[in-house]
Amino acid sequence: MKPEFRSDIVLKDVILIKPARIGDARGWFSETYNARLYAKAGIPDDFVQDNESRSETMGTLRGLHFQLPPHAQAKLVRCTHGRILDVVVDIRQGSPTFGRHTSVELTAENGEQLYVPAGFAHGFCTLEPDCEISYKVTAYYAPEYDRGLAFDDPALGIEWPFPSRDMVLSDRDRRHPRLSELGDVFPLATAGAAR
Ligand SMILES: Cc1cn([C@H]2C[C@H](O)[C@@H](COP(=O)(O)OP(=O)(O)O[C@H]3O[C@H](C)C(=O)[C@H](O)[C@H]3O)O2)c(=O)[nH]c1=O
Repeated sequence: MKPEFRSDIVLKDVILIKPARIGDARGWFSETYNARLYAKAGIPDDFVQDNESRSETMGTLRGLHFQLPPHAQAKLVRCTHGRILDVVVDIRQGSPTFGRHTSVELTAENGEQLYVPAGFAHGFCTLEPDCEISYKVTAYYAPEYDRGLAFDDPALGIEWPFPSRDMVLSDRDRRHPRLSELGDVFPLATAGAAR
């Protein structure tokens, strides 16, 4: 059984993946990443680092984050416990969808994954307590290149599931610049080139 890949979810280059689950009397087995199949589906990236995070309170928001070139990261995100609303914003100058976002519910139950190309800000809000995500990235963590975008920037029009005042965020995530203040961080030509 092969994974299903969908790239018709509003933003070009963002891909939703549904890995196959092979069930039997014990439960199920799933290949959660396969370099050959993902490359054929438009995800040729070499992932160099795997991350996991756990958020204990429903309504925790992490993001919207990105690393600047030359340490920009593409990400392959999945929820391994609970349910999250995963959000990506196109911040590539010159992109026809610059400033637009797409939101996808990723759950441990559905096993779906979101491929976030370099040049997108990424974040999520947890939809229940004790959520965990696991994600692959194509560039090593570079804190001096780690940046953020204001999750509640009205220009983005992201409909988060909880009021901002009720959400749990790091102090840093409450202080990111708005899209209009970001500057030319991702000229379209460089977005895919970084590592
Ligand atoms: C991202 C990262 C962080 N850290 C350290 C830095 C801090 O001491 C601690 C927590 O970092 P931070 O608050 O940036 O973690 P998140 O808010 O979950 O950040 C992530 O949230 C959104 C959803 C993303 O898409 C990014 O991958 C990433 O920025 O882990 C590391 O040691 N390595 C890393 O790769």
